[in-house]
Amino acid sequence: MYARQSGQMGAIMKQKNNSKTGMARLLELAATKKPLMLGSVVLSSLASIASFIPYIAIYLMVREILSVWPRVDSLDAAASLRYGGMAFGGVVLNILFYFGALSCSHLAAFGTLYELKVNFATHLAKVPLGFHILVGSGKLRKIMDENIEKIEEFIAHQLPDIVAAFVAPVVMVVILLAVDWRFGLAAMAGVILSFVLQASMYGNEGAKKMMSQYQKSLENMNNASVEYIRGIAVVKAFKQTVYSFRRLHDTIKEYTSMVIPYTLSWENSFSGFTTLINNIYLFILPVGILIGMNTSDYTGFAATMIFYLIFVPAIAGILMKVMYVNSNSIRILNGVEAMDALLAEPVMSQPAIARGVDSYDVEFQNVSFSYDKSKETKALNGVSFIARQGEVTAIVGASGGGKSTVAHLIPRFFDVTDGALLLGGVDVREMNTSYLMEQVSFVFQDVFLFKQSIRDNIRLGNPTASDEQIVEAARAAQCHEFILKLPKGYDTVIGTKGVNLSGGEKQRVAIARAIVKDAPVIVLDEATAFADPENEHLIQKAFEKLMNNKTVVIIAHRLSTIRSANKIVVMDSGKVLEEGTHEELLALRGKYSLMWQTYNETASWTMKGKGGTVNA
Ligand SMILES: Nc1ncnc2c1ncn2[C@@H]1O[C@H](COP(=O)(O)OP(=O)(O)OP(=O)(O)O)[C@@H](O)[C@H]1O
Repeated sequence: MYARQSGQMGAIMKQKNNSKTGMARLLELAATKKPLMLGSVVLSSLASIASFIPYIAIYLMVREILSVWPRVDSLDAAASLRYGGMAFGGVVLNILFYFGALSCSHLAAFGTLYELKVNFATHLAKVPLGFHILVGSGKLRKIMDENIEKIEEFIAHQLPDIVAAFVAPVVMVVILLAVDWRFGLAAMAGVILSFVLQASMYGNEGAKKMMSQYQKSLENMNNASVEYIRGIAVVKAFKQTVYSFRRLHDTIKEYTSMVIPYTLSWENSFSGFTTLINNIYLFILPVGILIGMNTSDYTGFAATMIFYLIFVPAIAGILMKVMYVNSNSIRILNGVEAMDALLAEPVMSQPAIARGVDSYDVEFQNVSFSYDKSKETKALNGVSFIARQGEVTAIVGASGGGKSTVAHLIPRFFDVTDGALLLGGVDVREMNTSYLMEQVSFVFQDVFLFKQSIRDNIRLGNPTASDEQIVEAARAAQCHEFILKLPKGYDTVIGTKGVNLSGGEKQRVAIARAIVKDAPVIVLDEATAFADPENEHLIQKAFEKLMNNKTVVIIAHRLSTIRSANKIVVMDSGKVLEEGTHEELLALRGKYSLMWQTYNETASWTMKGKGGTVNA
């Protein structure tokens, strides 16, 4: 079972690398569930054929009536019943076959959807973690939910309709020509003309390009309105209504300037197409007049004429279906392209022979890194320093200096562009990702807590941790007290259905999670930024326990918290400017000493008010 599934997944993965586009790609995705799809195709074809049976039955019935006209009472009751039964049977068969076709296609669609989602999630787990930071969960969710859902829609609904869209015209042509080839040819002229119009609507590259531009401008407008509504509080607070409305306004304008020519571009061909397919009987009327004037068999002529007058309007429904299949496929293909682009995202390389370590110094060796490889700008430029095991190494520096980037490189969220990052003397690229993750605990600026109980959120750090260990870690992270005050203590669920925690509380839960993990390397990015001075002191104490014989890298803004660090690395514009202990750096009288001076001035800053002074 697993082998089959992974084989199919492999097939999907291989397919994405082919530059196949369009319908071929969609059919490839559907082909992963071949037997079901085949069942759907056969049943849909049968449904399509069955849909014509009532027309034949009506034709035969009309002929029967006309043959005895005007003595209707001598009508053959058994034949009438037979034709009625035939029409009814056709309808029932059509429903049954179509139901069967949809059932097969839905089963195939759900199976494919499942595999695609698993495949997508597996792939996302293999891309560098930094990719998630850069792309954002919102976009990934959109692709995972909306675009993959579109594929489900295609396989479940469109595919049976596509089959019907191909089979129905063929059967239609056969019937049109079989009953009376002269009427048939006249009706065909109308059908062919409408096909030519449709091909000119959807076939040309200009229309396809315009359609995808239209989709893009619609997406831009939707994104801008979501952003506008989300940021409305900030916008109002800063009285930026006009300014921020401009972006939304611009996207609406762009959409309007797109949608009008887009709509107009369809105007002639679409109205021509619908007028044509709804009036195909106009093609058969002149032929009918000509045949009628020259025939002696009026009964046969009347029956045939009536049949075509009933049958030909049904062509409109069939051709409309073909058209919607075309337009929906273009919409769905945009979703497939977005999904394929993500599946083409390179995965993180894994070593052929994975190495482990038994010491935990973190060493940056002439590391350079760019977020955007196509641009010259480097977030880190030739960074070298060692964070020793058993020591606290603090990274400080100006905003945008590269501190967070250093923090993200240690657990290999991104790979270095140049140079090397070593853990215990081994390049992190020579370790399995899961092994590296076991060696590093991190608490970053954006703390993410799952909508689960606090206990489960802490246990995420170490699934085997006992309840006692969790409480111990929470005590050390100074969150035990506030957790006990929550409605269900450690079992309180976080999020919309439970309680909402403050930024500082969330961060302390994340620290408890890091404590319970007990990894040899700890990376803390602004870990105490949300804490008040009293808690900051307590958290510092908790860290002292946590840091015992570990390699600790702290990214800090508040110099007071890292004064006692064993080493302070000062960064600016992606480079290391200075490094040393607090005292050594002060003696250097360089950047750090200036920062320290500014920090002290700020700390002793007083605000003179009317009623006296307030110490900051
Ligand atoms: N996701 C990103 N995409 C592109 N460039 C980025 C990204 N994140 C950071 N940068 C750039 O990399 C450089 C270093 O940023 P980084 O966040 O590492 O600095 P920092 O010292 O942590 O700043 P701060 O103290 O303000 O958080 C900056 O020039 C920044 O603009």
